[in-house]
Amino acid sequence: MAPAAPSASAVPSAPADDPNASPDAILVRRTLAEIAPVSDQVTSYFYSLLFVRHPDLRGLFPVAMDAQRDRLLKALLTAAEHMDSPAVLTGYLRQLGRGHRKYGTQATHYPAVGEALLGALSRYASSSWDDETEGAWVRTYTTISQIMIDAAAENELHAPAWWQAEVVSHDLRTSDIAVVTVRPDQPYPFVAGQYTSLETPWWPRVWRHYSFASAPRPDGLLSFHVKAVPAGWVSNALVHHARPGDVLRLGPPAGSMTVDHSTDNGLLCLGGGTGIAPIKALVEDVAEHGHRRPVQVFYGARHDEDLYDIETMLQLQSVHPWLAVRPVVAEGPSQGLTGQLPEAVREYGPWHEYDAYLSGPPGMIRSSLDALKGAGIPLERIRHDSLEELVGAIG
Ligand SMILES: NC(=O)C1=CN([C@@H]2O[C@H](COP(=O)(O)OP(=O)(O)OC[C@H]3O[C@@H](n4cnc5c(N)ncnc54)[C@H](O)[C@@H]3O)[C@@H](O)[C@H]2O)C=CC1
Repeated sequence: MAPAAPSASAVPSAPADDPNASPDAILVRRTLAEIAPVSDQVTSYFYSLLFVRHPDLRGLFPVAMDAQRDRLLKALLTAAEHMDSPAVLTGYLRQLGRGHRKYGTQATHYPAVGEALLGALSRYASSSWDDETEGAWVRTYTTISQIMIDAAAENELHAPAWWQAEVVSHDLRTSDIAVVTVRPDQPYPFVAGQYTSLETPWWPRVWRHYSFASAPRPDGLLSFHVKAVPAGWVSNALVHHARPGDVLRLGPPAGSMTVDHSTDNGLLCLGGGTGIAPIKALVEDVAEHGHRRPVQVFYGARHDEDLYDIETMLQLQSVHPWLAVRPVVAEGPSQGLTGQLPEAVREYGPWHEYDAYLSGPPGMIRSSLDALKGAGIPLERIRHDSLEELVGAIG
């Protein structure tokens, strides 16, 4: 199985006393250790410097930045921490560079960001900051920004910075979950199991991640399952305001929770809540590939009535003999199993000839990872979107 494209949270923290660390990495990590206890102040100061010195860049960020204000800085710091592992980081940075095209980011903006980064670090890591450390950060940031700039330039040759997509149907399945289907203005290539970033006209420059709820379709339409979460600007707009005719913007596809077609292993899929969306896409993907493998889906919800897509999943089961779908309900009377997803999965199996695909709330992913490792599925055969991406999806 190909390694998952790393995200900031998928990359483990670099060990502080790594004997193989390069001289630059040692200095960079020393700065990071010093700013860790004051990361909020560093973040505020970084953006203040950026916007005061370059007011023209303010327009690239959302008006209210609370929800996502430290994503850029966090991504840069994570990348810097791991610059000694370029093989792991290049994929992450290339995706970051491509993804920044939708914000209107230009190659010429990177020096301004670098300047603000060094300004914030030198102020808050003042006891360890010296010329050598500054040199290490300049080299590190130059490498990071060049990978992002190159990836964006390459991507520009064959893909738009974003897609306009018109809502063609809006199906309110429960009081707070809608299935929204859109028609992009140009072909949108993606692979089942991936996700996109989505912006609504009501909250300009506020982007949220949603998985494609179907494998690529001949008519080119894309569907998303959206749950309105408390104080979630984008999700509430999509569930309660969006109507056919509204036009959204989509960023490029991302994510590596895709079916590995080079193996015959079965697929064990755990979908919790709206996390069932990419699982449905994976099932359709297996159906479209001639060689059928056993696919076992455990579909979790808090209550029976929250299983908003169970009809679709059972319909797929009725036409595909290789597919088993089991609803698992945490509380109350149930048409299926009762309890949490990891417990339900433990009661079935054996699973050592299966690859696992996990999609749902971060707590579910964490507990399922433990259960599946315990059931004999090695970590490299368990795929899930990074927990950071999931957190970025909320709202
Ligand atoms: N909409 C989409 O395209 C996608 C959404 N997601 C994520 O899926 C989540 C869906 O949220 P909701 O529908 O509100 O789900 P939910 O909170 O109603 O929970 C769904 C299932 O997960 C279980 N669960 C929750 N916390 C758990 C824990 N700590 N341990 C074990 N099981 C746990 C619940 O019992 C239930 O079976 C969100 O976090 C979203 O970001 C993930 C991928 C795609």
